[in-house]
Amino acid sequence: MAGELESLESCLERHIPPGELAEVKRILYGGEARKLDLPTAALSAAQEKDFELQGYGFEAAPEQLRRPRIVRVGLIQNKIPLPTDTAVAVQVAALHRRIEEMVGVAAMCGVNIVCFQEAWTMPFAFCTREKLPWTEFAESAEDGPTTKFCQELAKKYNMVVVSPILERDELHGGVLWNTAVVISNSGALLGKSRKNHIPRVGDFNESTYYMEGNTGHPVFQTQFGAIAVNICYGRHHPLNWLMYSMNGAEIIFNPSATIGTLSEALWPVEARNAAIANHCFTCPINRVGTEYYKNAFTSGDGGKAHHELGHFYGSSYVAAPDGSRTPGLSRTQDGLLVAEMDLNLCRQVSDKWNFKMTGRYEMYAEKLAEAIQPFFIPNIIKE
Ligand SMILES: NC(=O)NCCC(=O)O
Repeated sequence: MAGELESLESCLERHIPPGELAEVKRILYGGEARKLDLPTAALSAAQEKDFELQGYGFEAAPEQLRRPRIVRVGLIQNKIPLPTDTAVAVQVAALHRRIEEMVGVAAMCGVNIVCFQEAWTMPFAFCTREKLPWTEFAESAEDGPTTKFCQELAKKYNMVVVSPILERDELHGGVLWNTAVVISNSGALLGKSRKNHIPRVGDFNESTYYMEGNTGHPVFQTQFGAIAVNICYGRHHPLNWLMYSMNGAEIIFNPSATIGTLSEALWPVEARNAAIANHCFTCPINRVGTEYYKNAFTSGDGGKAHHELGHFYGSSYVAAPDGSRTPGLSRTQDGLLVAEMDLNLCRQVSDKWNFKMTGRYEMYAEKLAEAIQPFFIPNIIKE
């Protein structure tokens, strides 16, 4: 095969006999997702601006006492448009322009809540372990230029914007955090949610730059539903998802930056399992492309110094509480995934499967409190 595989789905479509394809999709994805009828103008604009546009819908049963709670979310994945050694301000401006055009198309598709990828205003440069110029991409979550830019978008399109950035916290000595800023559709700042789990794996050297988040598991009540943001590596921690769900999240976004050799086999499993286990929708988003750094860096594994972290494989998707999911976006191209969901599905699935009711949280809380003690005695029964 020359180059990267474009997408798993297009490969299945090409090679599975038509008679068996629907059954394969039912087994793999929980059924054939309903394709959304997106406006022709949006499809043409996406084509003209060179990004993939896909739309799918999830159904819920009609209820007698509650009206459907239909919301459209937009997931945006993208490459960095400029080389990593371009001036910082020029790179940020180019990313703002790219996102602005993609959000414009999201608005044409009726998107109510949009989420961008992790650290979307910069290359994912933490692999290098160099501080400059990468730390210069950090901004105030409250009134930095990117938050102001997103507030304008939110107001213009009446859209909630989830903007994951590298945050500089001037209130506390200018320290850095990996933070998602949540902006209401009114343009007001709703708040921020910091990345709880920081990777120490492969070339993901993020712990050199920022600490584990201290904002807990906030849920943001928006006009369109209760949302939360579990940033990237938090995806591997089932309890992290659980705590957002405990606080009432109906949709949990998972803005990420991850590479094929490390995590691609985990990608379709983890967020989808979290949607099932927590009776909510989950939305993992991954960037695309390969980012090149002028100065080579090593991985501490005896291997040669290299200039690239790896191939970011995109494949953003939405998973529903009933275990169904949309196909993924491309592994290589910029894209916008629009998913329409009826949030009533969360309670309907909860009433059916009862994972919250049967959860035995009191038992786990008690035993976890014991297990974290330094002189914990594991409950092992021996002959
Ligand atoms: N950005 C980030 O946390 N990446 C770590 C790798 C992964 O979680 O797949």
